[in-house]
Amino acid sequence: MTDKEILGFEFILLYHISSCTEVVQRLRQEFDEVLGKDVTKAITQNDIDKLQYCDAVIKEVHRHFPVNYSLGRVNIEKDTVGGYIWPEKTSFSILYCAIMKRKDYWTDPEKFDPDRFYNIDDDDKYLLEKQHVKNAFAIFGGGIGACPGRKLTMIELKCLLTLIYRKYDIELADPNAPLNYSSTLLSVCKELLVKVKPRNF
Ligand code: HEM
Repeated sequence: MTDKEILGFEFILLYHISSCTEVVQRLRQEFDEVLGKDVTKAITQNDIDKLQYCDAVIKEVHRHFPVNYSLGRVNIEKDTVGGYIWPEKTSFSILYCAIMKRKDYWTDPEKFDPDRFYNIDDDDKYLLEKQHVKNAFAIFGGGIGACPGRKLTMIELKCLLTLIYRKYDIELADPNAPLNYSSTLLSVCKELLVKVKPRNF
């Protein structure tokens, strides 16, 4: 793919997953447990609901690399925010890419670790995540303007990862190359070079 084309969040997801062998192994283990080894078996909604590690991987990639990094809001009446009084109709930009890296909300926030979204109530490691701070994880926005496509997005991304990783081995062409992306209103991957091989069972 060339940098003239826009590559979506799916490629950002592939980049992060392919950078971490343990994540690929655990994803495949979950796919094999939930779906079995028959790669032609159709995926059902029940299967999708059981893919909890896959869910955690998608969320952790979003946390590190939100597609749109801020949310806009306008207040309808005078309000106090951050210790300042703001008149009505002030435009606010909520920089939630920063909220998703706050040290008081996230344990070791710079670390890429899907386990912070996976079975945390059974784990002593992610104490901050256990607080479930409201709006600390707002990749799909919140309130009445929240993204109506959020459930569809999670279903699509889980199906995509299932279809790819059950059948193929994806290897980054250069494991040391940083993600080639651009970020304006939306963050997009500009180019991702990978080697694709049939999965070695
Ligand atoms: C990775 C995928 C996606 C992300 C990260 C995302 C994120 C967002 C965010 C942050 C908002 C603003 C929410 C707010 O202001 O509180 C939004 C709004 C919206 N999204 Fe998504 N979205 C995604 C996929 C989709 C899909 C697949 C659809 C449709 C099928 C969709 C439809 C919409 C619509 C219609 C709105 C405007 C809602 C309104 O203003 O009332 N989105 N999305």
